[in-house]
Amino acid sequence: MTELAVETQGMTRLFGSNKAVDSLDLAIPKGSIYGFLGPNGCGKSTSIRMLTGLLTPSAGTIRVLGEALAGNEERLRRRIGYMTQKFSLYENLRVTENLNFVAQIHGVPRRQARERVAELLTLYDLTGQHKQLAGSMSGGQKQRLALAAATLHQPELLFLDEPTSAVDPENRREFWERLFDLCAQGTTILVSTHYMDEAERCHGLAILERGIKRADGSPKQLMAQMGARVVEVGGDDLRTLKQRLTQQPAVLSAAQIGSRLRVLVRDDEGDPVQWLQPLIAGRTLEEVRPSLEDVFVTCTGARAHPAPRESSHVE
Ligand SMILES: Nc1ncnc2c1ncn2[C@@H]1O[C@H](COP(=O)(O)OP(=O)(O)OP(=O)(O)O)[C@@H](O)[C@H]1O
Repeated sequence: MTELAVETQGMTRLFGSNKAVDSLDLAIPKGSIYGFLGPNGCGKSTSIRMLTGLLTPSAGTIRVLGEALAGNEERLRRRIGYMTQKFSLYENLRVTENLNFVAQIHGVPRRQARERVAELLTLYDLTGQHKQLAGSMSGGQKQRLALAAATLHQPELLFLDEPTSAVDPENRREFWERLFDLCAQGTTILVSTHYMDEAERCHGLAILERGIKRADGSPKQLMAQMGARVVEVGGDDLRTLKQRLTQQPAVLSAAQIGSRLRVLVRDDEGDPVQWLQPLIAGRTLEEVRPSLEDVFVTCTGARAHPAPRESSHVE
């Protein structure tokens, strides 16, 4: 049986009457990179805060690294790393001072700390900056420092809350390579993001919307099971065509990408090319492979979850 690093049943958090996280069931295998994908406010940070033991759930159970989290928060936190959404280190301390401080918090003996800090400076390419004040570093350097700090005590489970929102694509790529290095050494990683390309790199992911899990699986599984097929239409006046197509109940979405219109057609219509042909007035069309963004569109939003009939129309 697969060993789980995180297991929740019915994990829920209310803020007043707002259900920030609504009955979330998770089963995250050890040694994997698992993503929370969703827009701002969908409950990613709140979920991570509950899983790290910093916020008490309103309902549900949480198991982390094989133990119940409730009552064991302090002990489990030593085995967990957490990189928060905002840079949480001291901007007015130098790089090495920040890492030494984190080592002290974790109670790492002085000599061992010196060795570990030197190792991290090399690993995260910060040797040249070791005397620099953290506040004066670039976005990419700050992010590497934050990752070094979050992994200083060699946690078995690492939580990263939107770690790359402040860095450019090249630094993001580089950062993900480092995550896969950590994963190869056995670290389980839970990362929240609103970038599709990041989510696509995860072994598994949950798509969240308003605190609810809309889908869960590997990117490949989610694309195979999304219940729609994707066709790209090329030609003139795609804006008018889009308006016409989105009135069709079988069309889940139509969005322009450059000079093509990407159309998601419910798969119970059979061959989507044949189905669309009479509607596109001589334009060209071609079925293409789905992307994670298509999955996101099909499982979130009003079209994926129509309101009950009696309340969906004002007659
Ligand atoms: N401490 C709090 N008090 C009241 N409401 C909160 C609190 N923390 C979060 N919320 C609400 O809970 C919901 C989920 O917020 P959360 O920060 O978890 O979302 P998120 O997906 O991480 O988004 P973001 O990326 O913007 O942080 C939002 O409606 C938010 O306003």
